This record gives sequence, C-alpha cells and structure tokens, in this order.
Amino acid sequence: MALLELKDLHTFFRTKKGIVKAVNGVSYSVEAGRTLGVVGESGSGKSVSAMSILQLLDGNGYIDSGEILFEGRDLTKLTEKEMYSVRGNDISVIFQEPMTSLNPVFTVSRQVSEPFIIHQGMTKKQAAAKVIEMLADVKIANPHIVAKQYPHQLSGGMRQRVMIAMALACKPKLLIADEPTTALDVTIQAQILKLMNDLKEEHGTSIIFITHDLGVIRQIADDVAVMYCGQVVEMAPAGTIFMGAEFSHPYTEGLMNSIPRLSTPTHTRLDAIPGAVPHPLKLPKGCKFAPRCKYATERCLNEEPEMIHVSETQQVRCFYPRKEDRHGKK
Ligand SMILES: Nc1ncnc2c1ncn2[C@@H]1O[C@H](COP(=O)(O)OP(=O)(O)OP(=O)(O)O)[C@@H](O)[C@H]1O
Repeated sequence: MALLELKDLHTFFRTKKGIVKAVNGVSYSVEAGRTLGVVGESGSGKSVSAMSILQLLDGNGYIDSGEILFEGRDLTKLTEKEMYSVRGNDISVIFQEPMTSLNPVFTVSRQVSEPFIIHQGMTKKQAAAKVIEMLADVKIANPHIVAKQYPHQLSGGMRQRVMIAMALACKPKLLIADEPTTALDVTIQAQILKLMNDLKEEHGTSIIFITHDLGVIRQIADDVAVMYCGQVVEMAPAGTIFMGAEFSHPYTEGLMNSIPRLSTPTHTRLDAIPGAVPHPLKLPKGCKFAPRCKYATERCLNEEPEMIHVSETQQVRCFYPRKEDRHGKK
C-alpha cells in the first residue's frame, strides 16, 4: 500500500474574478521510503496540491473534492485538531526560503528544540541536547556554536540544513520539500540533495520533492509526477522518464529537451517549449496542453484525455502516448 495517495483532488480558490481551479483532478501516490519528484512550470499546481495534503491553504482556498489517503486514512475528513497532530508527527514541510520560516529573534537551538518540547514533552535541557544531535545529523560542522547563533548569522545552505533538522525532528514518515534548493548555488544545492538522500536511506522517510528543474529531479527522485495546468500529465519511475522510454507525454518530452546537456555547445539555444501556460481562469476546452503541443490534432483541441496506463508503472494523459505514433501529426 502506498504511504500517501491523492485521488482526483480538486483544490480551488475564490477570487474576485471567479473560481481559480488550481488543482484539477490530481492523482499521485508516494510509496514508503521513496522520493516522488513533482515537476512542472510555475503555476501548474505543484505547491497547492502539496499544501492541500497538510491543509495549509490560503484563506480563500478550499479542497472541493477528492481524497488524500495517508496510511489509508482520508486526511480531508480530519478535524483541525487531528490535522495539527498529523503536521507535528507524521508529515513535515520545508520551503524554498528558510528566512521566512525561521524566526529572526530566536537562536537556532530555541527554534529546533520547540517541536521536541511541544510534541514530545521533553524538558528544555533534554531538548537542547537533542538539538545538538540533530544539527550533527544534518552535517553541520560545529553544532554547539551554530545552536547559539541567530538565523541571519548563517549562510543560505546552513539555514536550509537547520530547516531540514527541524522538519525531521519528530521523525516524520513523509517530508514535503517545496523547491528547497532553488535559492542555493549549485554546489550547496548538490550537498543538500545528497543530505536529503542520505536521510531518506537512514530513516526510511518518504519525500515529495517539488521543483521546476528536471536536473534536480534526476538527482533525487525515484518516481516522477509531471504536472501541467493543475493536473498530472505523466507519472512514472524516474528511470523511465530519463531513459527515453517508448511512451511519454509531449509536455514531458518538451521539458526533457529543455535540459542543457554536456554535449550542447554553449551558444546553442535550448529547445524550450513555445507558448505559455494558460491562465487558470481561461483553461482550454480539450487537452490543456494542446494549444502548445506540436502534435495536437482536432481531437486534442476538443476532447480531454484521461490518464491511461501504458505499462504497469507508467501513466500518461495523452491520446497519442506512444512517441512513434506522433510523427505524422500536425
Ligand atoms: N490564494 C490564491 N488565490 C488565487 N489563486 C491562487 C492562490 N494561491 C495559488 N493560486 C493559483 O494556483 C495556481 C497554482 O499555483 P501553485 O503555487 O501550486 O503553482 P506551482 O506549480 O507550485 O508554481 P510555482 O513553482 O511558481 O510555485 C496558480 O495559478 C496560482 O496563481
């Protein structure tokens, strides 16, 4: 059984201009001890679907329908009190900019110790000792010194390590990481990805890793969900996505072609996907990707494809999922 399963999730926002259907029938699952990479352009609904899991939506947002099964229990049916316990004990989250999540007036020790005191009932002294252990766990070199420092005294990479330590404090079964390395330079990014991989191996934590960067997905994900316009358009093991499988969604193909390769001469223009993501209040009638798809037919413009299984482990939302069948199209 999957640790987490999203089933036909719809999450909407009330706005002055109408209902924004940010998440429009998302289904994906996260297996125990595996990392699911969720990838897609800005605005595709990656964050909103993840925040729906924790029910941390903006005030105008609500889950319209669907199920969020965590260990078989539907989180959409829980009370706020029960959800509070899920957030403290079972599912943690880390964001892109740790400065917005860390309190500037408290030391690292004070902040990291909080979950131990609140959720595990430790004394301040016990919690302080635990903090040193946790900082060492996330490979912070001088944990005793760092524990006494304030967030602004730390580098971006160090702050992200502190966030990871806080997120892992209660040994969650699932960690949601929303673009945690986007603000970091490439070397530090690689260190943080390695750290997350090591922690996953050691503790068996499942991870949902959200990013717009397929290069990052290649380094961290076991499974991949590709999102477009509030829907998952392809779901497959990372190996299948990156090995150039027989089947794929044209959007995944476009994303793959936009990754720089070592063999790409430095001045060659990358094959970015032409056009822009449609506005969520003006979604196209048929396949949401059809207006940008070089293979789209009349059918694609008028009918919406369902997600179909092309193999036991790969699903694609396209009328022409086999690459070979697409050559003759527009
Ligand atoms: N509070 C809100 N009110 C109205 N629309 C919202 C609100 N929050 C998010 N949205 C819309 O929901 C859609 C999905 O947003 P989401 O943040 O999930 O995208 P994303 O794929 O994570 O992109 P990014 O990488 O930029 O974070 C966007 O069109 C966004 O404008």
